[in-house]
Amino acid sequence: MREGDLHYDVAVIGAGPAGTAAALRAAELGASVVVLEAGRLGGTCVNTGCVPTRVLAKTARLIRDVHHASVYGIPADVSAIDWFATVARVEERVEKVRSLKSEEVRFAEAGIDLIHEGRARFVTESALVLDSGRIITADRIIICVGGHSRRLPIPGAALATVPEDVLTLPALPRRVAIIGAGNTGAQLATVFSAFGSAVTLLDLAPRVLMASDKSISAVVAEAFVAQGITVRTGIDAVRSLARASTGAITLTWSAEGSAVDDEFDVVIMATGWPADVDDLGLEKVGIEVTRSSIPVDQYFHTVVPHIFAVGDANGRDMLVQAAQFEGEAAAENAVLGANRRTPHQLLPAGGFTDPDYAGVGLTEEEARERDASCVVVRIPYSSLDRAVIDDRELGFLKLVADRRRELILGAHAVGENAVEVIQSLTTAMAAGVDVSTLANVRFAYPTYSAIIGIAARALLVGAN
Ligand SMILES: Cc1cc2nc3c(=O)[nH]c(=O)nc-3n(C[C@H](O)[C@H](O)[C@H](O)COP(=O)(O)OP(=O)(O)OC[C@H]3O[C@@H](n4cnc5c(N)ncnc54)[C@H](O)[C@@H]3O)c2cc1C
Ligand SMILES: NC(=O)c1ccc[n+]([C@@H]2O[C@H](COP(=O)([O-])OP(=O)(O)OC[C@H]3O[C@@H](n4cnc5c(N)ncnc54)[C@H](O)[C@@H]3O)[C@@H](O)[C@H]2O)c1
Repeated sequence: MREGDLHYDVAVIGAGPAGTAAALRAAELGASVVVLEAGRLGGTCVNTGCVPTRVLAKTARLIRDVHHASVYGIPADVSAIDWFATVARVEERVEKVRSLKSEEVRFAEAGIDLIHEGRARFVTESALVLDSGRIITADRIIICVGGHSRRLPIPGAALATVPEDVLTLPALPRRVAIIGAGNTGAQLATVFSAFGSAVTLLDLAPRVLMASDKSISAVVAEAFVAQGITVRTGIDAVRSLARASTGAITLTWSAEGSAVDDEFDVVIMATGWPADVDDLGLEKVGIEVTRSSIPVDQYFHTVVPHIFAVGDANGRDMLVQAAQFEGEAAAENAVLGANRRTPHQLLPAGGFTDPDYAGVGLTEEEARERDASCVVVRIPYSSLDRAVIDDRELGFLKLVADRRRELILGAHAVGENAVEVIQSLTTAMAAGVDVSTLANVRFAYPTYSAIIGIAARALLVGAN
């Protein structure tokens, strides 16, 4: 080894939620650990993903509430938002969360070396080179490089804005097209619509939020349309972007065999999230990228057994809660030779649209494919006192149970506080609580979580 080159038990590439969790767990288990981070600590989640998006969602909610305030006798008006003040607020909150997480301090306290010398690349199966030229060798390597937005390979794609760059827009767009109605696109549609932009949401998929239970997609799409968002799902293709003589962007797509074009001030591409592997040197170690991510087995091994890939990099459950779990599990598998794997059925996910949506476990479709006799109940928010009190009657909670009405197989909610409602159900599922026990739980009055008790009791009496 050259002077300055270093050797560790475990090298972690990337300090987002996956890398941070992996490094801390490996160090707890007694390994010598290095973290190699090319950018800002915290990764996508804190810097450009969940945290800024959530602040934007809060801003959108404030606007909606102000619009509704006169019903409560509060004369209020939102004429226009101050885009720069909004961006400044987002940045300020992001900084606050970053300082709360204080990865640097936690790494130092755990005896983990953090090296910020640019991007890491494989040179052999056990050696990485940094932009600085320093070589790091390790017995085990955990790839936690996350991903980035996918720009569609179409003419004029460079004119599009990607979600990570939304806060750099010079002004609030009057007309915005969002390509991709997954979690990212749907949340941005809600935000820009609340901010007063005219929003068009486009997707090849037949419905918004394809990963959610179908009934959730239907409610969210209907709400979008009611809010004035133009929803175009099931289109044939997005063809091109071009600069119009007006300075606007002409977006061309095709639907039902015909070409359609329209002008927008901003076009956002929220069309997927490939792993950040372009310059990782995977070809040097024989790892082939499949469907834009690093293939792993259920214990997060790549084809090279001592190299693991977790978080967004393996393309499985692209969520913070998954990244953290996988990071810890891979560290245990790497250091102890353990066989931990992800409990997919217990990973809740959701988003902050209007109304919010969330789910955990099997969708109704997935459960019926396994057993057509599974039992499903759907309780509308309009039957819940708290939702009526708050004037938030849109939405429902759906519970899916096995045919004996014992186990909850899946839970899906759309409506106020849907994510928190689903979190409570996830806790119950993780604890192995059966339906009859859940039906006997007392819920404080008046709460949104009370809908869980109503749904569990309905399951027992056999609605289907
Ligand atoms: C707009 C948006 C909103 C989101 N909202 C939510 C949400 O509300 N809830 C939720 O659960 N999930 C959300 N997500 C998803 C969530 O952000 C990711 O699942 C999570 O950040 C993945 O963590 P990770 O550690 O795998 O990757 P990342 O957080 O992307 O971290 C990867 C790190 O690796 C570093 N890196 C990359 N390559 C190299 C290299 N070669 N050398 C050194 N360092 C490198 C990067 O700089 C980065 O810091 C959102 C995503 C987006 C885009
Ligand atoms: N609240 C959250 O938990 C949250 C928020 C944002 C992102 N995320 C995660 O981050 C990851 C990336 O999310 P995302 O929404 O950016 O990507 P995604 O892959 O989930 O959705 C991309 C959407 O773009 C559509 N699409 C792809 N190519 C297209 C084309 N040529 N024309 C039109 N539409 C096209 C797809 O059909 C899909 O609906 C996901 O795994 C997501 O779960 C989570």
